[in-house]
Amino acid sequence: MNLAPATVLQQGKYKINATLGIGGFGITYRAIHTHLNQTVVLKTLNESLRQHPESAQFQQQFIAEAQRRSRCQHFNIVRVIDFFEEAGQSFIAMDYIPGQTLAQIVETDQPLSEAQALHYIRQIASAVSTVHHSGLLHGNINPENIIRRADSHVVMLIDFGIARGFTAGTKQTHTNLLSPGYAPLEQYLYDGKCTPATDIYAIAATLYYLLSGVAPVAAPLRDRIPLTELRQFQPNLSPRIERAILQGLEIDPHNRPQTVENWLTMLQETERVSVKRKGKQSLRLPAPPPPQLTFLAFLVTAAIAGWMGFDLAWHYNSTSLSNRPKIESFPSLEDLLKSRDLSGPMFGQPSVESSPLYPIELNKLPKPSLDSTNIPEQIDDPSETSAQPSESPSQETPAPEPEAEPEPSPTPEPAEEPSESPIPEPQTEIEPAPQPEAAPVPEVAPLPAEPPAAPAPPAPESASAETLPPSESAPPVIASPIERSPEPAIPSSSANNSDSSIAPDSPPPVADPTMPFPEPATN
Ligand SMILES: Nc1ncnc2c1ncn2[C@@H]1O[C@H](COP(=O)(O)OP(=O)(O)OP(=O)(O)O)[C@@H](O)[C@H]1O
Repeated sequence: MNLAPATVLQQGKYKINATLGIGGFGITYRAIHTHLNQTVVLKTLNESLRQHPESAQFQQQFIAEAQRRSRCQHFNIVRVIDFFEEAGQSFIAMDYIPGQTLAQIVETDQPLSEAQALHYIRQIASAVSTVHHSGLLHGNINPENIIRRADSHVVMLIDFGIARGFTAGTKQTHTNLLSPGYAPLEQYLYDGKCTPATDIYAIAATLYYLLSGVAPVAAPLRDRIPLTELRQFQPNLSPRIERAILQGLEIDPHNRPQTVENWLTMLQETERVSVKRKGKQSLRLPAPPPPQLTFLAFLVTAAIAGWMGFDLAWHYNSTSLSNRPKIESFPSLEDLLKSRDLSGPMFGQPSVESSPLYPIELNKLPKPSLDSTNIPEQIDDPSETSAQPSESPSQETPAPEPEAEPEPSPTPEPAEEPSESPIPEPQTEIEPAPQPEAAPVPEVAPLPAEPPAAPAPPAPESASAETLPPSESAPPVIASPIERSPEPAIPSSSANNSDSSIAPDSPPPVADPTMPFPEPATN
């Protein structure tokens, strides 16, 4: 008999909210964990199994299932948080997962894209792998037993109704619990031996459904009714994905991949190929600029560098000539230079802006001496320092070797605060500049440019927000082919588990939390 809403269990610890479903194995309730004020799911054997002559055996299986399920901890497997017996019934309490089943999503939104379907199926495959590594078979994987969490792209395997051990090769006995289209032939046979390949069939069938919107033909009928080609639903489907699905859907279990890892590898190979293809395409995209453009860029850069040097020279001369009457007309640089004593270095302290002048104007001049006794007049001329107190001292302090310059400067030394100054120290850029003869224009032009970036580390073969990280016991995970980057990110694992905080944390996430898909509808 069904428990009515508001029924309390465990002395008020749980309060039934609603019946979520009655299946061939159990009844599922939504309830409130009153102590924690958390929504949970309670599952118990259904009435028919409780009245069954072998009900004691079913009860034992149910308890064993609860114990096994609690061993299967995985980010994409719903957590079992409690087990109790009341009024002769056994109950499993688990996290409530708000969201929609994949069946509901496909029914309302049509088949999924290849990338999206793969993203979901990889999470499930990883979860099933953990089930297998725990010595269990799931036995009932299908789109109705997978819930996509609301507001995320995380999918959860919820139903373990007929999960069982497979160590000795489980024999299927309850064909009424099967999901047509997702159950392989061995599950229909009374003495059919179930192995991990049984679940692989169901995973491949689920992927087939996600991509097509229809379940594969039920296994017992496939000798008469062929599978509809997936390309009819997805014309651009990767051939290898199709191959992986068909291989997983082989009628003879020996012809399927024997482990989830093997099947995942087939998908991964597909992704590697598609990543390589995309990589080749993207390599073609940034074609080198045409020679005219390069020349134009050189001209512009040279003009900017020349202007900067000219501007600096103008500043320099206007400071040193501050006693002269105001210049009416714009003097040429040549005039300015002629009017100055050029025996000393042109600039007190080399800077990015000063260097372009060397090859232009100083080629004919004696090489500037680095001797500190040859310091030009600016520093000795009090009128200059007082006349332009706000000028940057870096241009007025004659320090041929700035690294060794102990003179205090009102401007913080860049070297002392490297983290605050994204611009590299000019000294390192300028050091070769005091050799004017060896500084042809083309070498000076790049100075205004940004410092050379550190060499980027080699990109991983399947770099992406889409990479499926490994779980503790999960198989090698695979990279995602999804590359639509500007999409919303999936919440982190901790955030995803925030709706249930009763049991300890689940293992680390295996799903990439930065999946770029359109935001799913909130339930
Ligand atoms: N942890 C959960 N969080 C949210 N909804 C759930 C959860 N578990 C099951 N449901 C929902 O409850 C309903 C019944 O699900 P469930 O798969 O447990 O039972 P069933 O398939 O009806 O029966 P059986 O277990 O015998 O196959 C479904 O709509 C399912 O989406």
